Amino acid sequence: MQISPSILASDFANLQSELEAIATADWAHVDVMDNHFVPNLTLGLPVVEALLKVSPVPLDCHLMIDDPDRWAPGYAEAGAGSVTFHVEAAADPVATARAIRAAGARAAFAVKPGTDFAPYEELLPEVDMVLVMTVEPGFGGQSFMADQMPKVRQVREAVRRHGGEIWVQVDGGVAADTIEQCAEAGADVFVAGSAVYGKDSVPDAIADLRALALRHRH
Ligand SMILES: O=C(CO)[C@@H](O)[C@H](O)COP(=O)(O)O
Ligand SMILES: [Co+2]
Repeated sequence: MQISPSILASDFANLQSELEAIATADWAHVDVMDNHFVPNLTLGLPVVEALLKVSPVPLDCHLMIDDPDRWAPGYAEAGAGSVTFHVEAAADPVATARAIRAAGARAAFAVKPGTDFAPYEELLPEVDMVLVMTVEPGFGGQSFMADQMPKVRQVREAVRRHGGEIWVQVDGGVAADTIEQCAEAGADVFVAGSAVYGKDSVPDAIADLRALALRHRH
């Protein structure tokens, strides 16, 4: 059960101290948006390279960008611990996942709320994690979509059948009142932006979320 706070909800003018604040988390989730795949623009490789120099935890890069086949391997080469691309944007997801792994990072693919998982089950041998979006990608602070829980269950079952250690991540609206249903459905990596950085004590928020998830260890 791992917690990956999204720095999208942090103070972008103080990213170094915002990363230091989540030293007790497992990952720092970095939302890369290109204003094409999603209608929002955040940061790209140069900023990720700067974050890598100061982050106390490995970076979990979530690429909400067009043409991840071209750009995703660069994040792995830079030193990100995990690189997630969207299947909706990838022309050759197998080659992209292999390039990420060849560069030494964990590879993952993400599915938007309206995207079925079944056509992508065959990608499981190529990845280390599947991200089930629980909001429409593009913005932090949105409402959790409980209707994605059947998909989380479906991914967990497929991962079980497949074998090996493939993590199931949820991202979007994950908070104290929603994390337990995610964990119960089979998620084991939890992205949380506002539910971590929006709290008075960031370390307490991380510990509280972890404790809630651990009630449903599978
Ligand atoms: O990828 C995204 C949004 O597209 C997420 O990583 C959000 O940044 C999560 O923020 P909260 O919903 O937890 O506030
Ligand atoms: Co994200």
